[in-house]
Amino acid sequence: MSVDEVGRIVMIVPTYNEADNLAWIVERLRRAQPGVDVLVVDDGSPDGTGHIADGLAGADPQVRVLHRTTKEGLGAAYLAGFRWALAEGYDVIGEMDADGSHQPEQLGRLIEALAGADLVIGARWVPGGSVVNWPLSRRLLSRGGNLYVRLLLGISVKDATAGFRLFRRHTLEKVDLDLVRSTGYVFQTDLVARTLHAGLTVREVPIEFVERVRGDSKMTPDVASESLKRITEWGLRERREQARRALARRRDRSR
Ligand SMILES: Nc1nc2c(ncn2[C@@H]2O[C@H](COP(=O)(O)OP(=O)(O)O[C@H]3O[C@H](CO)[C@@H](O)[C@H](O)[C@@H]3O)[C@@H](O)[C@H]2O)c(=O)[nH]1
Repeated sequence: MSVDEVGRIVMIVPTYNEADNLAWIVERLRRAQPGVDVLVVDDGSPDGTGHIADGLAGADPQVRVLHRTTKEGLGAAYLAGFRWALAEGYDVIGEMDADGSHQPEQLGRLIEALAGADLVIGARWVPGGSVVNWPLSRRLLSRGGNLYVRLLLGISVKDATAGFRLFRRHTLEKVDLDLVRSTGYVFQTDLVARTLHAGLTVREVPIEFVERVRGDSKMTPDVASESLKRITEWGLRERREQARRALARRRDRSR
């Protein structure tokens, strides 16, 4: 599928202290996919990222900026971006990091994969996918986290924590965004689980993820522990639900 076939696309780029990366990544994205719009969602970065975003938006009408006053996490920033993009009438709403980990030159692969998919994920942990320059500890955290997600939530998606993705508009409309409570990176897994629960199709395409060379990751122990806590809660709730359904079926049969 090409950009012309899928309709209007916007890539949401959340930023917190990405002054050294933002112009570089937005320019790459605009060059790689001239038909795709960009929304930067900045949480009042103290390093002036918001001013840089305003400069980019002033020079290019296809770049827009949403300024938020406080840092409330990746999930909260994306929720604000999704609501803006839905109100603006976009057909496809995407996610991408600002630090160059997600390569705009690979976005075309995700757009092509929208044929027959409601959510496309640029995945690291599928055949053909890769990660460049991550230490072993971060690889283990990501692979272990994804394994935990698959086991607890009973889903087959291999890279549910990945943040390079495209949602079709109807997917975000069907997933009730008002019910989403995840604020940190677990938001990514939350949205995959909700998409599958809604009976929609998730497709993974391999990407090469490159660790940032400028600035710092915003991954903290709090972000990791929110992920662990929420995935465990959802997994246990799902198990209880399955047990309740099995009991109800047994009762029905014995009547
Ligand atoms: N607005 C806003 N942006 C944020 C916040 N926290 C992080 N970001 C932005 O979100 C992007 C990703 O943050 P990083 O801190 O660079 O993430 P990473 O460690 O490389 O993250 C990897 O793991 C995440 C969780 O699985 C993935 O979501 C991400 O795609 C990537 O694979 C960056 O553009 C960063 O500025 C926040 O509270 N507010």
